[in-house]
Amino acid sequence: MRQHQLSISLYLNYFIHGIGLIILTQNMQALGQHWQTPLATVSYVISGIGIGRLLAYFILGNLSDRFGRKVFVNLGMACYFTFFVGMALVTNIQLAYGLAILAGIANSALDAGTYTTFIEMGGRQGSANVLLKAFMSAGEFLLPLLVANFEAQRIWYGWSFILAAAILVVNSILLNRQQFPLKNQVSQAGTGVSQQPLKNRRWLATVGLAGYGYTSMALMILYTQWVSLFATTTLHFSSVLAHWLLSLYSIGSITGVIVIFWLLRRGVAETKLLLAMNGGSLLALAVICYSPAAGLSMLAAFGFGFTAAGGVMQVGLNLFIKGYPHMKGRITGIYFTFGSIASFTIPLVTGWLSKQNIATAMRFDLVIAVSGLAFVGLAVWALHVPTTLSQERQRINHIDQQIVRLLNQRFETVTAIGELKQQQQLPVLDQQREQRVLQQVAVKSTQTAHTPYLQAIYQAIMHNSRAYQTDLHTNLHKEDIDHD
Ligand SMILES: O=C(O)C(=O)C[C@]1(C(=O)O)C=C[C@@H](O)C=C1
Repeated sequence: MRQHQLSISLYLNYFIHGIGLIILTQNMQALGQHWQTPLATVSYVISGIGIGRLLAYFILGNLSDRFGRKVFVNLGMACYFTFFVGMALVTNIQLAYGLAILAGIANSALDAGTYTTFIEMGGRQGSANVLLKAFMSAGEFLLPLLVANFEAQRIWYGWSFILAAAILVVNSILLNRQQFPLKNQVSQAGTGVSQQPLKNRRWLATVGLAGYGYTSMALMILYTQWVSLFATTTLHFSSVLAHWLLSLYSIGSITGVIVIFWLLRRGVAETKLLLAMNGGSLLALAVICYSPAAGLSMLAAFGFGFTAAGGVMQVGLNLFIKGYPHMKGRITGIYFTFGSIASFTIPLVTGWLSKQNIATAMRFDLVIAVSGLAFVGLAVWALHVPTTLSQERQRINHIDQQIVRLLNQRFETVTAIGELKQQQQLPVLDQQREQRVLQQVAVKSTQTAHTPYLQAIYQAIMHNSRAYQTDLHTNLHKEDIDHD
């Protein structure tokens, strides 16, 4: 129940983040008038958001591993609050640029605190990260309606900013009543044994997933930037049809989020999803880039939104984080830094390509789709651990060897404690201590799904410790009697 409430607050933040992503572009004209500057200057201010992200992602990701997730979710909310209130009021361009950078920092801080928290909630909560995308889309969908409404009724544009800030204040109160899951620690034994075969190919998986951080973002940005123009100039579609290519992409994206969320909940492997979705988006994109038939293009636009913008980027991040459970924040930072580099470079590269013609710019997305598929393929291959029965049993043998050695050590300590208890005439059973041991097991467990089983094992261990201490006691007692 508690986790449920925390999830709702985290989602609500991403609804506001969706608003934050487009609030400047949606109010460009009003801001230009207010600042008495041309639109180009407003656009320059907007670029500050990207700079903020590039500056902050890596640093904040690392820090969140150190100081915990809650701090960074709060930092993200505080930065966004300042951005919204500040932007509604400032008239100075330099200040506005500073506030835009702050919005980029807010984005990075929220991501560093939230994606990691959902993974740390354990179970299938990784799928929750995909839902974040739906909340962003909801914000992006509702804000334009709100802005249009304010405009029609001649209401001050700043109210949309103030409204977002007000929701943040309420959400901050709700969120800070909740407890965050503990930052996961990975035990030495855990990493040493279970990921041995993975280690050698690990860096290849890392290259693949970091590369995918770039291509997954680039794929979407390029499409949304060029598709309408490409459809009218190259395919000679009407402008209404051209806009449908974008709208169907959005509808496909939202449908994709729901379907991917459901598939992950049902336990479908992230690796399979990534391969299927990226294969699908390459196919859909090829149809859009080369088919002259409008009906087919519309279908493909939906399919492209579904496969490329339905939360696969988040699935890639989940997989990446799971490979490095002890540095979730850092990995989130790296992944999104690559995404930010894509947002920054794709408009530049495609702008340059469009000088040749628009089709070249648009079809460059095929190169990105192929690279994305290659990156995903590389990561999936590198993460794949061959699983034959005998190999897996060998791993178990190896793990058991270490467990038995550690259990011997534990029993030696239990013996010492048993002797001390006897000297101090204390009972063998210490229920409070056992509760604490079980709590520790839950804290140390890196996978919530395993926790109740690990606790059951510990109950059995402690049951046997007691039996051992009791036997020890009776034996010593017998020895004493024999001695007399
Ligand atoms: O800590 C103790 O008092 C112990 O004897 C050890 C131990 C254990 O195995 O962890 C065993 C029995 C007690 O009931 C509690 C804990």
